[in-house]
Amino acid sequence: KNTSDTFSMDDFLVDALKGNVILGEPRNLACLAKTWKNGSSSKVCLQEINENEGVLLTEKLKAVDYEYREEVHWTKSQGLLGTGSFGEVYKMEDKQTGFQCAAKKVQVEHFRAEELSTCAGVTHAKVLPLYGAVKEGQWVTIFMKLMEGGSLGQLVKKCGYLPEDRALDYLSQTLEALEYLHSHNILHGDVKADNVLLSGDKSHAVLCDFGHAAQLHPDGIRNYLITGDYVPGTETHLAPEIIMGKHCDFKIDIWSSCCMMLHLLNGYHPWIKYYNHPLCLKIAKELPPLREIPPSCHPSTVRVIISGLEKDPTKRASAAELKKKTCIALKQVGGLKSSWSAEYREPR
Ligand SMILES: CN1C=C[C@@](O)(C#Cc2ccnc(-n3nc(C(N)=O)c4cc(F)ccc43)c2)C1=O
Repeated sequence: KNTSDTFSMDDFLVDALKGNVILGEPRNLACLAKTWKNGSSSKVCLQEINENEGVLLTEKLKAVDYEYREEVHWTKSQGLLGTGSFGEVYKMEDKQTGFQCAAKKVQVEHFRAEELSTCAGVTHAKVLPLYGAVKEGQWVTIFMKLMEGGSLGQLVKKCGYLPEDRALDYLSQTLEALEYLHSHNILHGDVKADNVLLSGDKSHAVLCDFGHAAQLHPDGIRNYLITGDYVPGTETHLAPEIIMGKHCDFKIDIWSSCCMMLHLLNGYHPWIKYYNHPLCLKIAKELPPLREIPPSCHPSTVRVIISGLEKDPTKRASAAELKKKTCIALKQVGGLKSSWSAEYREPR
């Protein structure tokens, strides 16, 4: 089990955690989560079906006698909120405390420990807070803060497309999250409107869904994402270097953020209006989709998108640089002025 002859503290701790749900620290959860994927042997023995273990990170979710089971200690009777990468997201309620939050259910065989190890212990105003995770039989349930405003993807669908100032403001908040994650060597891997969640009044945005995240080596040498169990993000938002199987780094999130910007401004994803599937061949071969920038955009908004859609990742702006340009563009267009009462805008 443990290659080195000395037991690391983590191994010892994981042994203590197996079969129990406790109130603990992010580190405890990250260690335990690593045993969930490879622990799932193809045949499911009786013991595994009933197994219940995990770590809750807030006292608002209360395990009882080291257990936290669906319908027994918590219930998802509050309905489906959306579907994330490999999972459905529900509104849930703790039966003992009445506390409500969101819960994403993922089948063990689709679970990646990185979804928890990358965001556990991350505390930032623009990143969705993690409240814990439990494994119950063949399911992993991940608890997180409830965002009453739903996702940016749902908002664009409802509005058609967003006014330029709103789109710039959401891009700026997304880049703030990426600046933080990248400075902690975390690559998000699936930046898109569906993975940006909103506060009730739609003024605050947080980045979510670490199902495609990766902890990159700071030296950047060994970062080839087309290896092992890496699952690429959304095709229309994939950076050319991923498709070409080249060295990948944080810049892939920047490319995706500007694909999201085009989606917010137009009401549809880039590439799909002009190309058929498989899109990835076009993304690798064609020029960046700059012709999809609405002609009505302010020149400084155009400059933001051009800087983020550079095909050469070394020339592409970093999260900090692009955030600065985005804030300048937002000032140039007169700041955040559009109201929400605006009527539906037919996608361009
Ligand atoms: C911290 N953490 C833990 C799990 C995580 O990887 C995720 C996720 C995810 C994916 C897709 N969608 C939602 N999603 N969440 C909510 C919510 N919290 O209210 C939500 C609400 C919707 F209306 C639609 C989708 C939603 C959440 C992650 O980031």
